[in-house]
Amino acid sequence: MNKVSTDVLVIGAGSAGLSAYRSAKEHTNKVLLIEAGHYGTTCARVGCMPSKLLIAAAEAAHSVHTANRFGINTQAPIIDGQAVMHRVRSERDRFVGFVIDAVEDIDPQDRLIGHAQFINDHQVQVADHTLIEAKRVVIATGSRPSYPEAFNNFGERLIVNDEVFDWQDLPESVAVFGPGVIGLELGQALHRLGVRVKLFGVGGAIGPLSDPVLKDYAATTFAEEFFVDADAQVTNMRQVGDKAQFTYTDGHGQQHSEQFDYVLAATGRKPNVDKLALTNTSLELDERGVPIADEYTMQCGDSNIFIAGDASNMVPLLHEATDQGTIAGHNAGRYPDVRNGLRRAPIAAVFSDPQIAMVGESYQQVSKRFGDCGCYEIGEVSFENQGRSRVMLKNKGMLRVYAEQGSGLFLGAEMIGPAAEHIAHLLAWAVQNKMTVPQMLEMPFYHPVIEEGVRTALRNVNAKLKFGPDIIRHCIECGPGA
Ligand SMILES: Cc1cc2nc3c(=O)[nH]c(=O)nc-3n(C[C@H](O)[C@H](O)[C@H](O)COP(=O)(O)OP(=O)(O)OC[C@H]3O[C@@H](n4cnc5c(N)ncnc54)[C@H](O)[C@@H]3O)c2cc1C
Ligand SMILES: NC(=O)c1ccc[n+]([C@@H]2O[C@H](COP(=O)([O-])OP(=O)(O)OC[C@H]3O[C@@H](n4cnc5c(N)ncnc54)[C@H](O)[C@@H]3O)[C@@H](O)[C@H]2O)c1
Repeated sequence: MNKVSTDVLVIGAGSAGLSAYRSAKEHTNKVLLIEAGHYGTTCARVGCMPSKLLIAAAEAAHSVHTANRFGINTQAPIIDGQAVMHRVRSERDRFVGFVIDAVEDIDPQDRLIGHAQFINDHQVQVADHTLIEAKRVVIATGSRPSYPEAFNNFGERLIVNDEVFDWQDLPESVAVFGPGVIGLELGQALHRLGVRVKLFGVGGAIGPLSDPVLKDYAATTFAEEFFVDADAQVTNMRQVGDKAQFTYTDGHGQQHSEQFDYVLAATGRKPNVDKLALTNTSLELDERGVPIADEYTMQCGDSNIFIAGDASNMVPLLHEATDQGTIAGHNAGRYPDVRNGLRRAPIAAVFSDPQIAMVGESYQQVSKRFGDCGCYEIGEVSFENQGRSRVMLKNKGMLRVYAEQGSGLFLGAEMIGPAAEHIAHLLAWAVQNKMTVPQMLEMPFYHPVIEEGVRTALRNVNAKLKFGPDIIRHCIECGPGA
């Protein structure tokens, strides 16, 4: 067993771990980065990037399909599954290549391959070859898909997102379980690429939405395009030959037994903290076994151990992973001088069509915080008749904005609709700048743009806050169809 000592040990060379490594290096030269699996990060290898590549191909096919709505007649697109998957894999590999180049720029003396486990707060063993004495540790071990035990009945026909991006060709059929973020994005993309897709959920949840009005709108909208049952009863799960088979009950109470090439489990992810032997440390763990940490410092209790990224089970998104990694790395580097890091306004986007966005406080958080006191108001806009959205035949969706009575403070928003990824940024910047609704209405709005819909929702909530008149129907100064 080799023995090594370091000031800062970073476990996991994903997005959070790489940020932590770079940040810690600003304070000490003795930083060691351990990776158990492949370099390249979840985001580039099997997450953000390959999923968006698949979605881009699906959008191209969909626009050919729907071109006739503009009077442009096309043949149904011929989807070459092998070519689609070839582009997904080769562009994915290009992105992974950039990350690997960055890792290779790291001094080889600072890198080690192997699975890390704690011996105690200051000692970590890597595989069976190295014992590390570390003054401070950053846990940045990411997360992995999690699904109910019963799914194993599908045998080799059960897959998770990782497998999809290594396909050589598109399959004929896929049953997707979990209409959360991954299930919606991949399920809809595969449907648009000609795969027979059925999407099943439990409890009626759709994506990350918590606003009941938008949840209903989203469930109806996606179900208009392809089979989505957000609250399905599924039984008899098994593998039959080279197919997955199960029985489900439809909306009319009828039972169907159906076979699919694959079952894609997109039923959530769990933090990779269970194989770190954390019980050998002094850390306090929550009910999922995740160390309890401060979201501003990423410090676990008052220990020498910090946590970042999906492993922290806080907000499993890429920008959060890099922010948390930066905070944890700086604090591990300068420990015991632990400081609060920059936490940005919450923002999340789902790349479905229509897109979904969440900004600031969600409906669930606002309604829980304020209860029935009448201290907040909801403004809304439908994009169904919104000018620019209609011009582009993207007029499907709704935005709901939440604001505080009295102060007029803009609290947050949920949305399903066109350009949600961009509108989310506009609104998140307003949340972070602690803007009030009247201040947001002083900002410029061009014409004709989808953002004019944001102004309508803001005027609606402004009126409910008793700060001004609501938008009038066919308002002329707003421009036609604003
Ligand atoms: C299909 C999909 C699509 C996504 N799309 C988006 C998106 O569009 N936008 C967005 O913001 N987010 C998206 N995400 C989420 C985003 O990818 C993650 O939040 C982010 O990659 C997490 O980074 P991380 O550093 O915490 O984990 P990772 O990048 O997974 O890094 C963790 C590393 O730790 C290593 N490790 C684990 N255990 C050990 C151990 N004991 N010893 C040593 N090393 C270990 C792992 O091998 C891994 O390399 C998506 C995720 C998925 C799955
Ligand atoms: N665009 C993005 O930013 C993006 C894209 C993909 C993933 N991600 C990140 O990855 C995380 C994980 O994504 P995810 O989609 O796996 O999790 P999720 O928590 O978003 O969704 C899981 C869904 O599965 C459902 N579910 C649970 N058990 C089920 C069962 N037995 N049968 C059917 N449905 C079941 C849940 O009700 C939920 O709707 C997300 O929370 C997100 O942070 C982000």
